[in-house]
Amino acid sequence: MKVLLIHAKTFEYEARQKAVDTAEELSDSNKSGRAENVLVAFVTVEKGDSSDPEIVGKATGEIESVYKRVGASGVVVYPYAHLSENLAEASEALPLLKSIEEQLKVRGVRVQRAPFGWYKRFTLECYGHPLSELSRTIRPGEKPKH
Ligand SMILES: C[C@@H](O)[C@H](N)C(=O)N[C@H]1[C@@H](O)[C@H](n2cnc3c(N)ncnc32)O[C@@H]1CO
Repeated sequence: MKVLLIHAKTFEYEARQKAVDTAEELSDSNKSGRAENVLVAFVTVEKGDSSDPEIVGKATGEIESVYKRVGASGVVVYPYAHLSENLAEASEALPLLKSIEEQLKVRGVRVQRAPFGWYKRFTLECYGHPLSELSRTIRPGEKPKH
């Protein structure tokens, strides 16, 4: 799993067009989103990630740790198919993305999750402070790397 973490002053997205036939159904709560002082987690799920029962806990831990360090008011979990050439299929990727969203909520983080399988318009204003652009690699059986 590859995660790009951007601390954004403003972030706004809108689903535009289905990219895959496994695209998830849109609802009023996920077809568009907007947040301020938010940590955007662009997440690429890789083949085999689900073989590690700790993968969601590790990913959630990394996101929560940065969220606290930068003092963000919330997190956007943004499915993103561009950070690895070893892409997991939707059947593996979507459940993990939903679990990360749920785990963050359990930890008291205000979370939005952008819809899976859609081309999306987005605007993002990165704060530009030293911790505002980070990335993590989370692999089965390994400690998270950055
Ligand atoms: C396209 C670009 O503008 C948009 N932002 C996009 O990336 N859309 C991706 C993800 O939402 C999702 N998706 C598919 N496979 C994966 C995966 N392994 N991990 C995460 N998301 C995935 O399916 C879409 C098409 O690949």
